[in-house]
Amino acid sequence: MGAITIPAGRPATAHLLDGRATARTIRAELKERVARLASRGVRPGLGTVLVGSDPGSAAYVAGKHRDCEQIGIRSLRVELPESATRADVLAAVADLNGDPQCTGLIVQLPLPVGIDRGVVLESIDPAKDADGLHPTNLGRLVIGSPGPLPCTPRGIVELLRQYCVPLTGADVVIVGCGVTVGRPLALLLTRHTESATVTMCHEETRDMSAHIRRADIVVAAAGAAELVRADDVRPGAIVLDVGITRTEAGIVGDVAADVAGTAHMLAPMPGGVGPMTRAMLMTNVVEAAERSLPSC
Ligand SMILES: Nc1nc2c(c(=O)[nH]1)N[C@@H](CN(C=O)c1ccc(C(=O)N[C@@H](CCC(=O)O)C(=O)O)cc1)CN2
Repeated sequence: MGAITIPAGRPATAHLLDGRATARTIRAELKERVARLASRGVRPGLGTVLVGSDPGSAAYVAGKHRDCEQIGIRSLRVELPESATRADVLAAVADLNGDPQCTGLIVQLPLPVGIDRGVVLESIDPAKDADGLHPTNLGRLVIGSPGPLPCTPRGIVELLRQYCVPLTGADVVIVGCGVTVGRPLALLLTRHTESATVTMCHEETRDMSAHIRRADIVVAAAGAAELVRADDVRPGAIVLDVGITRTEAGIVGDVAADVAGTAHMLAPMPGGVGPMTRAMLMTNVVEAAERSLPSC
């Protein structure tokens, strides 16, 4: 794909990629699928493990359980104190792995300093991995086998599809190489079904602005407040803000406000990718329950 054509009369403010509305539609569909599962005697259940008292993480986990309640998914919540050891976390995961009422589970990230994220993610039963972050499922993504997909990357791709954004051959620049967003997103976008051309930028990238400026699509997921500015973005580009920085004044994304005057489409923070992350978690849980049926 060449540069995205800028329609005549492009508004001074970018079109909204509305994650809240899209997620609402997805939740309504999932509710019907859960009702169909119930008629076949299956009730999906999401287990969450929250370690410590980070208010952001607590809010995200609470949101996940609100979604479960609305859709009809059973909720199993485990909360451990900041002082929990690696053994405590592994024991909580083992309990959920062995609980037949728990059909999907997640460990909320980040974990407190000193608890090895990799060890904890590997301890999740890959068949119950609702986040798609177990190495087996990330490996499946690499080799193109079916499996749960990481929620934020899947949410980004679904949001772009919803707004008919062409991905084949599109130049996508991902800012940030984290495990939950940047790295798996590059894998998703380079599948044959998406076929985008992906550049990943990080702290050591030379002249990041030059990379961003030639992108058709920019995904800002570095967790660095207002890192991407209007001058960095090609007029007509599509920009998705994924980063969240908490300040005394409130939450700030990775994309500065002035980008709305340059981009053709913008997934804002809040209201863009975040709600899609939650919707994709629910989708992963429902899909896993559907896969457990003999013929579905
Ligand atoms: N085990 C996981 N941990 C984390 C993940 C993940 O996918 N799995 N992603 C993030 C946190 N996260 C979900 O867990 C998440 C982040 C943000 C949102 C969201 O809806 N954000 C709002 C605004 C933010 C706010 O009000 O605080 C929005 O963008 O509209 C949902 C889920 C890291 N950890």
